[in-house]
Amino acid sequence: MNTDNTYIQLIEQALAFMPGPCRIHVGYSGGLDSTVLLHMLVAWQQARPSGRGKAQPLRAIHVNHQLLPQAQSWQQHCQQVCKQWQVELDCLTVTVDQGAASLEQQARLARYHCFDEQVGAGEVLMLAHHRDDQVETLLQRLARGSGPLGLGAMARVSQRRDYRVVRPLLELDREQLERYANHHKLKWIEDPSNQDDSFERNFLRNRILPRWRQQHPRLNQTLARSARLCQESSELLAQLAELDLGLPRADGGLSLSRLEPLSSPRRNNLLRYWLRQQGFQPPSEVVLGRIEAEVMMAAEDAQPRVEWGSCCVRRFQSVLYCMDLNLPGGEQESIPFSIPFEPIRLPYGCLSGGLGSNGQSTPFSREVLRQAPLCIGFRQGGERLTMPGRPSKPLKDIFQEMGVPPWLRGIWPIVYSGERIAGLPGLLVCAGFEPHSREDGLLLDWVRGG
Ligand SMILES: Nc1ncnc2c1ncn2[C@@H]1O[C@H](COP(=O)(O)OP(=O)(O)OP(=O)(O)O)[C@@H](O)[C@H]1O
Repeated sequence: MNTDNTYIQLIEQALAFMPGPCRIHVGYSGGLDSTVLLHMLVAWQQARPSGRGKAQPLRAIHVNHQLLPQAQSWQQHCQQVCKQWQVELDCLTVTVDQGAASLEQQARLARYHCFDEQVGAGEVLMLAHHRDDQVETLLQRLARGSGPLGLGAMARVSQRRDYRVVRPLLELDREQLERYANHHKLKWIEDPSNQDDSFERNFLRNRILPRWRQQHPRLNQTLARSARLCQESSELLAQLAELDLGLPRADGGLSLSRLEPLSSPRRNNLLRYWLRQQGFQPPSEVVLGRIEAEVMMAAEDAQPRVEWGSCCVRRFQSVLYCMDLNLPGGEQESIPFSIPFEPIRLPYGCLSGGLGSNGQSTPFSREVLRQAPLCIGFRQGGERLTMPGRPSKPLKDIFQEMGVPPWLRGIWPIVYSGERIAGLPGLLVCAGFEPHSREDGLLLDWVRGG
């Protein structure tokens, strides 16, 4: 398969961040953009017989949303193309909630859910977004009043969960992709919903942008530059927030002492950053104002809370906490079961083994933990713990002494090794479970936004 060297370089550049070979998955809808991307990747692999690409084969993923009668024939088209190009293909069928407000958004969620399940840790997912997509995203976000983070639109390389999303075509216009496809006589499917101007993106693409480009031929380049500048600004804002946040607290809280000395914009920046770090949707300006007026300024003994969507910010003493009310423990404030140890998502983070999210946690002994089945339980009442070199104490008193907010006490995971309590992740390790050496240490810790 022959292709221009410029396109091979485009793929090389997009993967320059990778230290070595890694499996590459491609989101392949069968449309023009992803057909071009897949074709370029196959050509790139062939041009680099001993390079990164060859070491790990390509794998295309086609998500069948079952939304249109043509869905099955699109899937067959993808199967034929991949057979011809000798690319491994997996077709995954999803059921999109058709009663939902935005079908487009539901289809996207279902698609990303598939990708999350299919792409392994440290691997790469390639998507075929191009410069026209970037411009449309920027304009849609502008219309929603987004700040620099949203206006940064899509990055060429971004992190999603434990894998990277790479968009090698982001610097190319749709017109260039069409020329490429025609030159190589590629076949692709046309989605009739792209003509439906009731979708905002199609309205911009079909009605607004073509006319605007007549007046402003470099519109794509200039708007894409604005997106890149916004990406830079939001990167700087994140760095500033990281400095302002300091060492993260084990319980995910944000001390008022970190917020109070800051100017109002800097305080808002820190609040947004802190919430994003924990996987929460950014609050609107109005909600931020309410957090400041109702939660931060409340009296010491008040129990203020501000909610938006399923998120809730509360305060205990002089620390702010954020929770997801939809997750177990988010509303009922206790979890009445014990579960085998595995990563679990709780309202204020995801408990995970071996990954330290902050430097304050105390490690457990791997060797001792291996001696009995590990399990996570939640407070039922009456538990006692023995910390190294101290007499045993009721768990209730320990929570109080350590300043754990009352609503977190019923949902703070307790690590059980058989019948014995080994410790409280992020807070303490019990006597007999301390590691003998650095290598023996295992962090059971909170991963924010996991
Ligand atoms: N049905 C599909 N199966 C596999 N990959 C897909 C599918 N639809 C889209 N993709 C991948 O996602 C990329 C973006 O597609 P599209 O522009 O339709 O997405 P979108 O709905 O705007 O959502 P987002 O931009 O958030 O991905 C495509 O270029 C392709 O790589």
